[in-house]
Amino acid sequence: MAADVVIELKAVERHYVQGQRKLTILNGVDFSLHRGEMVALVAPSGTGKSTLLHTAGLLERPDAGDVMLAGRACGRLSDDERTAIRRNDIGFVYQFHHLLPEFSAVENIMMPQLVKGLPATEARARAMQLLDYMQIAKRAEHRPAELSGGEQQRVAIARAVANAPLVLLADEPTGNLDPTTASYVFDALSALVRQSGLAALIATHNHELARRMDRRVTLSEGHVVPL
Ligand SMILES: Nc1ncnc2c1ncn2[C@@H]1O[C@H](COP(=O)(O)OP(=O)(O)OP(=O)(O)O)[C@@H](O)[C@H]1O
Repeated sequence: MAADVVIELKAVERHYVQGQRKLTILNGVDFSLHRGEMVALVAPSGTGKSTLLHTAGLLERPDAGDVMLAGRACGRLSDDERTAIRRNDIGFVYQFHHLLPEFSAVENIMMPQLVKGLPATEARARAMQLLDYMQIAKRAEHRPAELSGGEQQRVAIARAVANAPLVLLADEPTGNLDPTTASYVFDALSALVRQSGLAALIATHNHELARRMDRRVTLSEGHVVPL
């Protein structure tokens, strides 16, 4: 395995059973993501983008094959071990921000750090640094309902990287934003990826944003192939 491969899917299969039918969604996916790289996952609805992201992010177990994170095989680890890896090494961003409504922006970004066991002062300092980086430090004390859609997504991105993960997995992170805001949020996201050396796999229907990433892949007959 190349030294800078952060996450590698090896012959990953994922099937769902619906009544009498077996649906094959991932049919032997081989795919690697490298440090500092942003890859767009562009594929029609229902082809398995979320399934791929959930499997890569250890939210779902593959039915066959394995997911290697920094060279470590994760398929046979216990649920607790997988949860610990998810908490420390994997960041998720979804189409809808899923911020905790009763907490402020800065508190939302502190939360994963506190769960990891960091002292509150350290967690707050890191959260403020990230808010500053995302150019929304002035909104630190606002609750999600008091933020615009673009601001909410920037907080969600900051939260996803709060524990300095190895990988960022994003499922339509700009999907509910207007084109100008989407572009602005994407700029902030890509600056963060470049600056931190993260690896990012980003599912998007936005071809303009996909063009701005390092590579584009799609899902075809259960395989990840270049687009
Ligand atoms: N738990 C499940 N049980 C049965 N079928 C499922 C399950 N989860 C997903 N599927 C099916 O697997 C296929 C892939 O779903 P997935 O959500 O990964 O697609 P997607 O490419 O992310 O779609 P979209 O762009 O619409 O979000 C779909 O046909 C879906 O109906």
